[in-house]
Amino acid sequence: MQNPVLEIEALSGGYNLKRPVLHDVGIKVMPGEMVGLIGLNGAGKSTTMKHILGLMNPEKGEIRVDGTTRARDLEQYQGALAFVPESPLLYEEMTVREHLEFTARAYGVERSDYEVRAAELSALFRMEDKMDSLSIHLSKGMKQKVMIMCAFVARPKLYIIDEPFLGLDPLGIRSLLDFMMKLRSEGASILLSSHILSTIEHYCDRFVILHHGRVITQGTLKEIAMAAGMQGQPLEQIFYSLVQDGRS
Ligand SMILES: Nc1ncnc2c1ncn2[C@@H]1O[C@H](COP(=O)(O)OP(=O)(O)OP(=O)(O)O)[C@@H](O)[C@H]1O
Repeated sequence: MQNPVLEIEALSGGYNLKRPVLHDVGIKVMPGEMVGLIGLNGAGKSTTMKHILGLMNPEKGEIRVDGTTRARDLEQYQGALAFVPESPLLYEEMTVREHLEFTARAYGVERSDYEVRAAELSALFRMEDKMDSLSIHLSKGMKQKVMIMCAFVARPKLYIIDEPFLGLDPLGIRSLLDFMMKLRSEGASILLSSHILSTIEHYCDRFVILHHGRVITQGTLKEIAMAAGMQGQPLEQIFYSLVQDGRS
């Protein structure tokens, strides 16, 4: 039996001790698995991700990445994950190539691996002619592509990807989905949040539905549909019904 790459156990936490945002959240992501984290605006998806990244400390519960916690082995924990944020965060005066090189160095990627990956990613995301442009001169979608390329140049065990499709053109979305499938087939794990349920329905192995900071259901599409008594229905329909129920 393989160990989970990400294991969140009974996590409660938030921005204010008196008003936790997350309540007893439990999520596991296995090697080679892509899990969709879905929920309405304010459900707690980004807050969950911030806890995984160590930007926020749990009030209760534990988060293990690659079998360890941040407190036990910070280097192993951080080195095992890469993050793609909802909004691009780039250094305005650095080029695309410099961002990729900087990330590769931070993760200790060999130069030869870096060269191959950078060439593959710049071609895939049609960014070859922008590699030496300063990020301040890029369009919104191109900035998002740089964030995605930086995460993928590192090749960690776990990718945490927060609503990555916003701003990407249809070709960019297709490239991203194809690349995530490739990484998954090579054994990487992905926790992906998105509102584009009709798209992720076909790509994720399992789904976790967060509502008011609680996991109200999780499983494969089939399992979720069965639990909701909605066999054969699309994810969007099931999600709509669950969150309309007022379950929280
Ligand atoms: N910096 C912050 N300070 C205080 N409260 C916050 C902060 N960021 C988010 N919240 C609150 O935490 C709750 C969960 O927000 P979160 O950003 O995790 O939602 P989300 O599921 O990612 O939503 P969206 O789909 O809109 O991205 C919301 O009630 C929100 O108001």
